[in-house]
Amino acid sequence: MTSLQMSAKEEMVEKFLDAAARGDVVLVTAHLAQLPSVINQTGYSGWTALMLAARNGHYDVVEKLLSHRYMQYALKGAKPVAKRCKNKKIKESTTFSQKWLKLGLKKGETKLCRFRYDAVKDLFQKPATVLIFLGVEKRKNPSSSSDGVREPPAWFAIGTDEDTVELLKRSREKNCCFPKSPHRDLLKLNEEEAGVMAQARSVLAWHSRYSFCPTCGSSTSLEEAGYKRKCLNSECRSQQGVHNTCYPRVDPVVIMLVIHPDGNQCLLGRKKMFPAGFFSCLAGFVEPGESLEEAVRREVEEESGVKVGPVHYVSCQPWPMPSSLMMGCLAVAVSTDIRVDESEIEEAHWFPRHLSSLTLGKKNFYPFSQTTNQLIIRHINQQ
Ligand SMILES: NC(=O)C1=CN([C@@H]2O[C@H](COP(=O)(O)OP(=O)(O)OC[C@H]3O[C@@H](n4cnc5c(N)ncnc54)[C@H](OP(=O)(O)O)[C@@H]3O)[C@@H](O)[C@H]2O)C=CC1
Ligand SMILES: [Mg+2]
Ligand SMILES: [Mg+2]
Ligand SMILES: [Mg+2]
Ligand SMILES: [Zn+2]
Repeated sequence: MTSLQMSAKEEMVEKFLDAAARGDVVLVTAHLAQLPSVINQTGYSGWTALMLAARNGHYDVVEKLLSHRYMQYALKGAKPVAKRCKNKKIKESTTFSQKWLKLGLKKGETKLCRFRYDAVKDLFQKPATVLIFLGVEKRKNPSSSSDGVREPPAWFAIGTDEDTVELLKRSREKNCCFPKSPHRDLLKLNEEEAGVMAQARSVLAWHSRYSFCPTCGSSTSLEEAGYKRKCLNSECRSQQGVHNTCYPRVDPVVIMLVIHPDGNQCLLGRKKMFPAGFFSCLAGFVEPGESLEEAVRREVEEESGVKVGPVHYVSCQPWPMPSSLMMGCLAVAVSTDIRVDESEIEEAHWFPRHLSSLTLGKKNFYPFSQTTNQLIIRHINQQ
């Protein structure tokens, strides 16, 4: 635990950053009055309060920070956004945070690679190619497009066995790549792009795993813009209603922050495959016939030996690894002894509240998923 101990100054910076990330403008103002220089501190994650508030769409905190005399524009690209914010040209906080992240991307960071139809149309002739319709981009003002296209573009995902290095040469975008590690790279994308990738990855993974009918083993064909496969055996039971096994899979998963009966600690664990020092909420697949609450209680007891009483659902998130829907819950423990199942979890500990707050800022703990963050924030706020 020594590595987690902080100086008083570090603790204050983390509390200030946490307030900015949660949109607590009153606390942000109080911290600034006490120590104005805290405004430009980055904390463990390397993010400033302005970046965190912008990322989470807290417009009032952003305004507060920008109007402060100690504000320094440290990030390349920060100034133009700041100016537009002051002019109130960007009113919606979500748009603001997305724009911020785009401008704030450092060279070499992950960006979705977009191809125009002309660059990839030859792939459609190849039998191994899978084409998925993802949707039409929402544009409030289509004529404002900078790429000369007036209609909002429609986006498709293509599954292909082409060489990725060769494919990248076809894109006009600079500094883009195909994600090597979906977990890490997904987190580097902004919310909008992560959503596009989640949808594409999940449906493409389903096509690559379900080439044949699970009911009779016959070949299947792709239908409904990529969201259905049809068994080619006309006698097959899968052709009818709920027997149809030819739709993409979504696996329900519970992810839970278990609170100690004293209310001031939470249970976090780590799998062997996690990077060193990395702890997260416990999680597990919901099994047939179970409610969310039952799944939470079973998975927590299986993995940590801790027994759980009340369970409250908080929020959910598609998790395209390859097709989970993670449902985040807060749960209250009714026992505290930890006995980890080493086949699933390497280590699990009770973490005091201030260390849970640190998990949001410290590099090794930095958001594994939005749901994990939301659960930890909820816990920290429930004093
Ligand atoms: N902080 C976060 O955001 C976290 C997210 N997660 C995500 O939550 C999901 C589930 O967590 P995880 O701990 O792996 O789950 P579990 O605790 O249920 O255990 C995983 C094991 O269950 C088996 N399994 C695989 N697929 C399924 C399925 N569809 N239904 C039931 N059992 C299955 C596998 O065993 P076998 O190999 O023997 O077949 C797998 O190793 C994963 O997608 C994971 O990425 C997990 C932890 C933290
Ligand atoms: Mg488990
Ligand atoms: Mg698990
Ligand atoms: Mg399980
Ligand atoms: Zn069939």
